[in-house]
Amino acid sequence: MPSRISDVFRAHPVHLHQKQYLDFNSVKELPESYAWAKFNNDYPSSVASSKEESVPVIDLHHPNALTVMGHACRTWGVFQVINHGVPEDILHQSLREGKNLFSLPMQQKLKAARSPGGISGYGVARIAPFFEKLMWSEGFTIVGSPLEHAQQLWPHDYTGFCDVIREYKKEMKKLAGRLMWLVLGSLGISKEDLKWAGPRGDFSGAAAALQLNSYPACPDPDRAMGLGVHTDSTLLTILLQNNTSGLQVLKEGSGWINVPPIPGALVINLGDMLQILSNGLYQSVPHRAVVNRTQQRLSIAYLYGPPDSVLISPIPKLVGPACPPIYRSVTWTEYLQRKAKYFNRGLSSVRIHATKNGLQDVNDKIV
Ligand SMILES: C=C1C[C@]23C[C@@]1(O)CC[C@H]2[C@@]12CCC[C@@](C)(C(=O)O1)[C@H]2[C@@H]3C(=O)O
Ligand SMILES: O=C(O)CCC(=O)C(=O)O
Ligand SMILES: [Fe+2]
Repeated sequence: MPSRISDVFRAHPVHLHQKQYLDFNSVKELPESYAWAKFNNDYPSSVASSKEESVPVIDLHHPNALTVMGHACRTWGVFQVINHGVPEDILHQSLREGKNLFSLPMQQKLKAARSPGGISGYGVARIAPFFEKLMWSEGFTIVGSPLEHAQQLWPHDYTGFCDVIREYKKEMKKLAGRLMWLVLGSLGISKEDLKWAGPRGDFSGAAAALQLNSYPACPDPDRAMGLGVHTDSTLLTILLQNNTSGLQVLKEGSGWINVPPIPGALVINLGDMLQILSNGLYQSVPHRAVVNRTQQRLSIAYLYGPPDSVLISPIPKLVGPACPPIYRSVTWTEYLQRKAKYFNRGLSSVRIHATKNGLQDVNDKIV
């Protein structure tokens, strides 16, 4: 069993064919291998009008932030935050660096290609092998220092990228710790209940990955898919999107809901590890990214998880005779390995009690 997230995929290498690295800009017609006939049989394909329902936007300075967040976590599993304290210029600079990276010639990007059993580098999403068709996107994953890959991409000019990424990660780590206490606080959990958050309660040992995503303009967007439906394996994910729509979340009873970009705002997704920690009270949110005909979309996901060695299980305060723990303990590295093997059945694979009503786990519905 690996002990660090950088090693989790050694046992599940993804061997991608050269053909899967498409130079999107040179394509005038959607290749059949990218044509998703229908996105998913099990899910409603229609997208709810934004007038009907929209993802909550939470002002972190508002005195009611904790209450509103509790409601958003219970009913949505996703929300946007404003007044979050991350300087806007860092958000802009990070998106600019992402844009520069994806604008490089394909030959150059492939110099920093993710190795089959590796975690960092340029490539298609890790979840690609679970879908029949290819996704209209490219990604760059950073775990630890980006230095080695940045040097491959820009041999004489890599420091700018590294500096911006370092600063961005620092800001995200600070914000993620703050958000964790708000989310946990809304469940009545305090610092004494979570020893692994460290003596200062600042989650100093937390692990994280940064995922830069690019969704190029697409000649046939209605038949293509940017990133297939999935939940994140994280505690929470902080997502920055440029000014182009594309992120959609699945809300029970409503269907797909667009998450429109709001200048300066960040999208927060609850992930599978939080579902385990909260004993299912808060559920990870299925989401996907769609594409459009005219504009490139960029997003940066900060995927935030517990320290590598910590066993995560339902918080004792949230379980009792009436609500026994429904998940066994698991480290993030083990969970990421399970996700690499079982994908959307990752959560059920660590479930220890049948659901009370015999229904499937929400994640089982995504096939
Ligand atoms: C820590 C991680 C979460 C992630 C797999 C990874 O090792 C690094 C990339 C992450 C990402 C980003 C895009 C969507 C996703 C499902 C994927 O394929 O790679 C997530 C993974 C995840 O949350 O399981
Ligand atoms: O680009 C997006 O909006 C979604 C990205 C995402 O889901 C991810 O990186 O995990
Ligand atoms: Fe995601």
